[in-house]
Amino acid sequence: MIAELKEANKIYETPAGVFTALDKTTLVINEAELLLIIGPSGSGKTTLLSLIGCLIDPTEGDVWLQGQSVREMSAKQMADARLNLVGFVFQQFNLLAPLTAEENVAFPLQMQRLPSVDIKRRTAEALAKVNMTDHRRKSPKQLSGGQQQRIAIARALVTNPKLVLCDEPTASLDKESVDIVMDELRLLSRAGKAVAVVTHDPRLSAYADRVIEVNSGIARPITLER
Ligand SMILES: Nc1ncnc2c1ncn2[C@@H]1O[C@H](COP(=O)(O)OP(=O)(O)OP(=O)(O)O)[C@@H](O)[C@H]1O
Repeated sequence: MIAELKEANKIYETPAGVFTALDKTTLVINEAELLLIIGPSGSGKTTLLSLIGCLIDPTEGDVWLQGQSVREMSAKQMADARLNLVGFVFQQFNLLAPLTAEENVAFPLQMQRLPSVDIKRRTAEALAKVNMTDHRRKSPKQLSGGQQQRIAIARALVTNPKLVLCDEPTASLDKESVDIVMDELRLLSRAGKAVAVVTHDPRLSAYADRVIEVNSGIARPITLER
């Protein structure tokens, strides 16, 4: 187990009143598993993913990451956990436009202040893993959506995170790129990573080891029909 939600919820106080974005949820995230989080718009999927990735704090309950309660972590420890333990992939790729594909992948390692020889080697390995070595000198706008997402995946895995969290990683992609990106994510889980993917698209269940459905802030496991 890499992460665990223990009765964790998220409640927002808005001008319109108190709003439960995610009801109390208990959930284990395992290594070598691709977990799909599905559900309608506004149901609480991103909130669930953000709790797992320490992007937000639970209102009640707790989140454990690598055997440590986030409630006991300082802000610095949380930031370190996000940088070293978790890789994020987003719908809009979030690549930095002025940088090449290669520089985008290297960026998290520069944040970690690794020696440049290690940065070079690990960047090359990550690019090779997603089959993007030939495109490394291009800028994001010279790449297709699917290629940009593969660069975003390389950037997420270059730090060798144990947990890869993806928010609608295929929503901006055509069918062919969806298959390529989901195959990459499945390979990552086969290689031992815990991969959690938020999606609107129930067809992606074909790639999942486990599926959680979130409806009106209530998360529950659903049985896969195979
Ligand atoms: N900071 C916030 N303050 C108030 N309400 C919020 C906040 N963040 C999210 N919400 C609300 O919580 C609910 C769940 O949001 P969330 O982003 O988790 O849904 P989602 O299932 O990921 O939606 P989508 O598929 O459209 O991205 C929504 O109704 C949203 O408006």
